[in-house]
Amino acid sequence: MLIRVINPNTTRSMTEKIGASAQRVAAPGTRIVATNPDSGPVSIESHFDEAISAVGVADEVRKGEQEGTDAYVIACFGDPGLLAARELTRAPVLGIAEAAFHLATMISTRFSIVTTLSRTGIIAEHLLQSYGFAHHCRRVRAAEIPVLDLEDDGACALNRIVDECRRAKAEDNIGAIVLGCGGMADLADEIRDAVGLPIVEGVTAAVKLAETLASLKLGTSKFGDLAFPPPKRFTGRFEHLSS
Ligand SMILES: O=C(O)C[C@H]1NC(=O)NC1=O
Repeated sequence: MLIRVINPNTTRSMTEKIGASAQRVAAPGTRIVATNPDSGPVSIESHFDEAISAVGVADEVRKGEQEGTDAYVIACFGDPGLLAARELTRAPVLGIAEAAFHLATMISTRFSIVTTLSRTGIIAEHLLQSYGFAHHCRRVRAAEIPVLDLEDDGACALNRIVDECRRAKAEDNIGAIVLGCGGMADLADEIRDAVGLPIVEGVTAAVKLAETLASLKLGTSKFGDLAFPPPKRFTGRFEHLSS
C-alpha cells in the first residue's frame, strides 16, 4: 500500500519529520511517501496561508495520481484543500484534524485541542463545527509558539506545549488532548508521559485510518459532490489545469 503524506507548508525538515512519524506507525506493507509543495508558505498560521497552501495540496494529489497512490493524508491541522483533494481521486483522503477528532471521541467523551497560535484556533473551531465534533471539544488552546519553532530545538516548544496540556488537564474536565499541528507529529509520546493523559496526534491517526479505509476498499465516493471536477478551462498561471 502506498500512502502519500502531504505537508502543505514548504518546510522540508517538517515534511521529513512528519514522514518519519507516519512510517513509524505504518503497517509492514505500507510505504509512506512524504511530500510538500515546491511553492507556498513555509508555515501555515493564517486564513491566507491556508488558502494558498490548498493549491499546493491539489498539485500534490495530482502528482500522486500518476504514482498509483492508495491513500492521501493532508498533514496540516487546518485540513487545507481537503474536499478539493477528494474530488481529484478515488483514493481515501484524510485530514489530520478530522482523523484526530474521530479517534479522540472513541477514547473520551470530551477532549481539548492544543495548537500553536491562538490566531489559528478559529480554524480548528470551524472544523469542529463542520465535522460535527463541536460538542465533544471543551476548548481550543494554544501554546503560543510559531509553527517553525517546532523545528528549532532551542525554542523550548515542547515545554510550552506540555505546560498548556497540563493546564487543559487541570481545568477542562477532559479525557484526552488532540495535538493541533502536523509539526507536533514526533512529540505525542513525550507529551503523554509528561502530562498523563491520552494524546491524539493527527498524522499517525490519519495514517492508520487511511490504511483501514484503503484495505476495506472504501475510497472517496464519486457519487455526488466529490465526483471528479467537470471539464473546465483555466487561464493564466493555472492554464495547465484546463481539461
Ligand atoms: O494550524 C496550525 O497552527 C498548524 C498548522 N500550520 C502548519 O504549518 N502546519 C500545521 O499543522
